[in-house]
Amino acid sequence: MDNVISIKNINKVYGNEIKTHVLHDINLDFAKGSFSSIIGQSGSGKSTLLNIMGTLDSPSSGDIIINGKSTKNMSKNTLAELRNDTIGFIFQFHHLLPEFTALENILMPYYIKNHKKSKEISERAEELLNLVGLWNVKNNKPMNMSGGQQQRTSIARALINNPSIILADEPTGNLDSETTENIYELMRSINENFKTTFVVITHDNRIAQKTDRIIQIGDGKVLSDTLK
Ligand SMILES: Nc1ncnc2c1ncn2[C@@H]1O[C@H](COP(=O)(O)OP(=O)(O)OP(=O)(O)O)[C@@H](O)[C@H]1O
Repeated sequence: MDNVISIKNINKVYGNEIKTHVLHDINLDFAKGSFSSIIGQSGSGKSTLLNIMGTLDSPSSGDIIINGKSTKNMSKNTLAELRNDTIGFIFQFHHLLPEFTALENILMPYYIKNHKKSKEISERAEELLNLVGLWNVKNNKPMNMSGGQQQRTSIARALINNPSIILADEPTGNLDSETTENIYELMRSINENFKTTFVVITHDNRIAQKTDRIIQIGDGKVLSDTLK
């Protein structure tokens, strides 16, 4: 099966004088269209791993292969381009830009790449707004949206460049249980309809249990890797 991301022997050490060895020899492959969760205690290294997988942070040793390409010796610009074309990110606190509307926030990753609007992208943004159920709040700024609506905006934003991978760090971390369920269902339908590969960090065991694969991290190591 094709892997969209392979993590090869990753180690991460923070600090110069006082060294903290946060990730130890991690090897993981993520198949196209899979939906995996990463669980583990606070401080176990989950976010560090996700950031390295998404090339937002660099490993101390090892390699990340994205769609068959080694990222080890890529220049910053090439890496940024690959990331923008291939990976969508969803975070717990959205990182939406407060002075822009839902529609403008969704279009932001596209503008970063293309510097201008086009008819196609406006149509795609409108399709995405419908997909995530935000049509009626498309002109609202984040402060005038509910937590669930803000998270739907960040999911649509993650999809605008049609990524093959979505990496999500606690996407339902600050939402009530009903909204958590809705957001999970939305991510799952995107996964099923577009074959987008999802890797989601969660503290919510009910969400983890619904995913295809549960990877448990402890002290920077893979403790278990369960495929259902
Ligand atoms: N920039 C950094 N410099 C030094 N140490 C760091 C840095 N970032 C993270 N760490 C340390 O690395 C370890 C793993 O952190 P990480 O955020 O990856 O854990 P986590 O499992 O995502 O935790 P949480 O569930 O609380 O978000 C922690 O001990 C943390 O203190």
